[in-house]
Amino acid sequence: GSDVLSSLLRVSVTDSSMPEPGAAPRRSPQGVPYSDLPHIVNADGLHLFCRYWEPAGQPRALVFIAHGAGEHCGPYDEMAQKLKEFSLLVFAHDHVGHGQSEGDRMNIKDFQIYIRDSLQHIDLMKSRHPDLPVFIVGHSMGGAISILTACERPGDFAGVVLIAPLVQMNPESATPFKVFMAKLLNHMVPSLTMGSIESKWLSRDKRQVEAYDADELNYHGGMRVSFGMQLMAAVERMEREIPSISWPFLLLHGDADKLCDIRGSRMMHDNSPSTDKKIKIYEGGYHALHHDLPEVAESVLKELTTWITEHIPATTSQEAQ
Ligand SMILES: O=C1CC[C@@H](CCC(=O)N2CCC(COc3ccc(F)cc3Cl)CC2)N1
Repeated sequence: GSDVLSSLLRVSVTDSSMPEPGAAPRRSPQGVPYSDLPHIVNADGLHLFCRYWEPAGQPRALVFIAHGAGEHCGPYDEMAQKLKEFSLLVFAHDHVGHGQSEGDRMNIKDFQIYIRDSLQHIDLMKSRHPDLPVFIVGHSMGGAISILTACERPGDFAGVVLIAPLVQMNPESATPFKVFMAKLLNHMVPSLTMGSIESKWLSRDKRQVEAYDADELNYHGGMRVSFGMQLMAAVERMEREIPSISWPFLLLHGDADKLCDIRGSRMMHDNSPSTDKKIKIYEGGYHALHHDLPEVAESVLKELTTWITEHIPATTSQEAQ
């Protein structure tokens, strides 16, 4: 009858790529329509805010930056500008639940979502620049994302730079009793919040600590038990993966880091079979080394730009010349 025909017509008329006429545009947590922001849509339909730093000339390599828990990719602008000067094409996004991306604030159903989304963005950029080598730079939880992303594609990355990566739990905060309690609480009240990240341990440069505290794109609330459980699961996964890590990596860690224990970086450096690995310890360095005292931040930028540019394979055309 006519109702079947009209319903068919309705189906054929609505085009999935155009938003339904009545539908409101998807907006960032700050209220900005995603149509006005660079973004990708992840496999769960969540919009992730993206940043791109494109060099003027032909890029020599792609660099993906993975930020840490409770922050976003904005604070990596200075690092990305430096990499851009070396003709590197830098890209990043705010992980689910962070900054200008959608998702429950600093929470995740499964740590794998961060890795899946990173691979989606990396694959998108590789499709645009198929011949370029790819590097990842990760800080803290972003270091764990970087490690597990590289483990999923062991041959795909020319190198991974890890700035104070989360590799192992901090022994003070992860005593067997606390881990037991966290697991117990996770079953009963997973949304219960534990302590929040103490910003004073981020950097010895108080201007950087003040900037972190003042940045409304950072999450300053308490850490949910469920989020802590996902971090623990990621730590356990890395422990299993480290004996098979063979890709090139550079580790930078401060030995006064109270948020991610330096023992994790030492363990990764000592136990991975990779033949191309380097660790540089910053005496007295706090957690966010790239935002620590000016001379440390400067050294970190120099170390990582030098290591990355030295790890760009010579292209066959160069060898032919
Ligand atoms: O510049 C900047 C701004 C933000 C900061 C990055 C912070 C970051 O990513 N961290 C530090 C805290 C760390 C806590 O870890 C846990 C907590 C509970 C738990 F149950 C299991 C774990 Cl493993 C996770 C990694 N750097």
